[in-house]
Amino acid sequence: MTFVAASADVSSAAGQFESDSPASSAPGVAVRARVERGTDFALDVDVTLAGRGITAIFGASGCGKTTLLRAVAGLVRPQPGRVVVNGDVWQDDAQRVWRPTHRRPLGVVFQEASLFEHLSVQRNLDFGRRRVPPAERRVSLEQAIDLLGIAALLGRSPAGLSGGERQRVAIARALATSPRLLLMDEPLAALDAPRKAELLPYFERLQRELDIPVCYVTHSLDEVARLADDVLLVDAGRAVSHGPTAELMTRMDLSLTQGDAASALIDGRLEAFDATYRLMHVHFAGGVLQCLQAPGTPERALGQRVRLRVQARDVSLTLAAAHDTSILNVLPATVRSIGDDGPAQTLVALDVGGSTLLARVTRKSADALQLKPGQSLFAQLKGVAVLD
Ligand SMILES: Nc1ncnc2c1ncn2[C@@H]1O[C@H](COP(=O)(O)OP(=O)(O)OP(=O)(O)O)[C@@H](O)[C@H]1O
Repeated sequence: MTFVAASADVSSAAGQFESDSPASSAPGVAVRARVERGTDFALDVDVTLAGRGITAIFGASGCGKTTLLRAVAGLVRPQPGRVVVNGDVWQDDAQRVWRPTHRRPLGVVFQEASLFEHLSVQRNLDFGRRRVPPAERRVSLEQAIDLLGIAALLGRSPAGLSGGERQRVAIARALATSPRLLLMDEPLAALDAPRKAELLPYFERLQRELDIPVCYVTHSLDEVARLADDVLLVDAGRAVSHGPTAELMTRMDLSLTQGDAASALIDGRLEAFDATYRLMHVHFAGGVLQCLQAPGTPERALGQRVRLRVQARDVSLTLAAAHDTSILNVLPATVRSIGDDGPAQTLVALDVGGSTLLARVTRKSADALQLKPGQSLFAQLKGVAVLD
């Protein structure tokens, strides 16, 4: 659900008290919020998210992700509630502080880009920016236009833009207000796969070049893997777990390992490039992985950080390392734990030099190999995807 048209929610609360916000020195996005929705649902969280980078807010439909964003934005009023963004207090009942949405320096991007249809792209950008006093402008209009690659669209009317272009304009408009926090509610959900792929690099660039924390609601594990530094898992209105993406994605007790897309993330550095076979040699704590350099992607500098994703279904296990195999990546590993994965399969968590990999193997194979925690074996990686 997107969170447009929220004014009715806050009207009952607005005006009770509004105060200038005191500062608090703690970094991070601290949210303590209880919000009741009808008779059946209550959001009840108390978390401090990272004050930088992208935090994915992930959970099943109806678990309260959008309600959480709305609470942070002040579009609903948590009672009790406390929202502090990198030291800036937006709500604190204990101190009688409540800043209405229009006084919170935040940018919001919805699933459907809600642009002003009667204004050109340029005027859409100007509109948001005018609200920000010059002294508080930290992102220039030129920077926002350049980051989202929309210079050629400025004279156009939103009605003539593609879905991906509209979303880029919406993000640039949000950035042009120099937000201290960006809230994104499934910003790619309305786009088809090629358009999603087109937009992802813009999110990455935005993260690299601007230091604005992002709360990013998504259902997509692919987006979590690709974009998120941290994940907040929400279930039935509660924060179930919160931490670095690579860690949570391999936790067998959490929902991120369920389903076909279960995978592990590995952070490494480009150690060498084999131009003959177009293979990157990526060094990480567990050894060196050889990964194909995708056609059309720019060459990377040696030493550059590379994030890799290895799907559990692409990892097989063997007790002895085979050398006469077409599989390039065979790594020594230790079984950490073995979990159920439906009636016929198991999910095996492996320690590879301190990094965790997941392998999905049939129960029959697990029995044949007599898999057990602590066992040494070899992981064969059939596919390794380079994420950034
Ligand atoms: N205005 C409202 N009045 C009553 N109930 C609401 C209202 N808005 C949301 N809810 C309920 O609150 C719960 C949480 O909704 P929310 O939109 O936050 O979930 P979500 O995790 O974002 O879901 P989705 O992934 O489907 O968008 C749901 O059960 C929803 O039906």
